[in-house]
Amino acid sequence: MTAQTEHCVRPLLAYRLADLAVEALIDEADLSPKPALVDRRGSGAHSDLDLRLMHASALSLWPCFKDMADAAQAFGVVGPSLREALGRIGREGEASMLATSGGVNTHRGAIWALGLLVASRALAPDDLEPASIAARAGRIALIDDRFAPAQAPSHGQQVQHRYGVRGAREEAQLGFPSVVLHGLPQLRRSRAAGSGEASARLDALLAIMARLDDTCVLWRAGRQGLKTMHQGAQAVLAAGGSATLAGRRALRELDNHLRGCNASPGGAADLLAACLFLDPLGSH
Ligand SMILES: CC(C)(COP(=O)(O)OP(=O)(O)OC[C@H]1O[C@@H](n2cnc3c(N)ncnc32)[C@H](O[C@H]2O[C@H](COP(=O)(O)OP(=O)(O)OP(=O)(O)O)[C@@H](O)[C@H]2O)[C@@H]1O)[C@@H](O)C(=O)NCCC(=O)NCCS
Ligand SMILES: Nc1ncnc2[nH]cnc12
Repeated sequence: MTAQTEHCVRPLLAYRLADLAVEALIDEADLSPKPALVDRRGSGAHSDLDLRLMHASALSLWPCFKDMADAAQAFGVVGPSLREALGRIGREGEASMLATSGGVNTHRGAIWALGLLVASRALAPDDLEPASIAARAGRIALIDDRFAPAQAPSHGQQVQHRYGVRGAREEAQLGFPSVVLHGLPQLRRSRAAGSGEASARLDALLAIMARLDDTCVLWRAGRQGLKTMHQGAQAVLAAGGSATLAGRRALRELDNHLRGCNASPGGAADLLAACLFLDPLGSH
């Protein structure tokens, strides 16, 4: 590539990755019927969120993802300078998300997960292998951000401490096992079995929910809520998945049970968006 073509192609990649990240968030929000989450039917277990707000929040994050891709291309390697730039851009992204949503935490976990994955893809544009993109994102997440401001413990940190579980930080540091080992393989299995695209995506969400220590669920509904989510998601998949009649019945039950205990699997929703971002079929 000549210096001149490189000059033209590099910004295009950042634009494209930001488009893909926002598209993944909008596709996740639109996917229906998701248990206890915001979707086309309504607000799920949330009183302060709706689909319009999820879309507005997703769109507000485009500059954040683009800046993250630009930073990754500018630094060119995994290291503290890139990690600290991503931390700064991520905090600015959170501020614009909160300004758009009127203070509601719509996509904090998604900024983290998709931000790392966008940066990882920008570092190696020819690498389209989800596991290797996720592993490189994990290496970025392992680096300390010296400029992270001291803050009161987050919801995630509080329940991690209380229940001895892993949260969003560790999921990333381990190379997104929920996405690479569970969500994406289920997406492919369901497609191969002839399920429609929406059912395959719902099944991917359920495969994540069946195992994830979702700190949103723990914060809102404790250990019992998490157990309800794990068992209910497994039951839908065991019944044949969301494309079958029995699976749909089990999904409706799970939706009712999670709403009943005010549990929202927001962390699993973010990781579904990460699956859609990494999915080779979606990332044409
Ligand atoms: C490392 C950070 C992700 C911070 O993590 P931490 O756990 O300390 O902070 P939380 O504020 O709790 O946010 C974590 C969010 O991650 C999602 N999540 C939960 N469990 C998991 C999991 N096991 N794996 C992956 N992801 C997970 C989840 O996000 C979704 O839920 C949000 C709503 O949650 P909450 O605020 O609790 O809202 P409610 O339950 O509605 O609260 P109430 O109404 O009841 O009060 C929603 O936003 C979804 O996105 C967790 O919330 C990272 O954010 C960080 O360090 N950032 C600093 C800047 C930085 O370095 N950025 C780098 C950019 S690459
Ligand atoms: N669809 C959704 N509903 C509620 N919280 C979410 N966090 C991320 N996606 C979400």
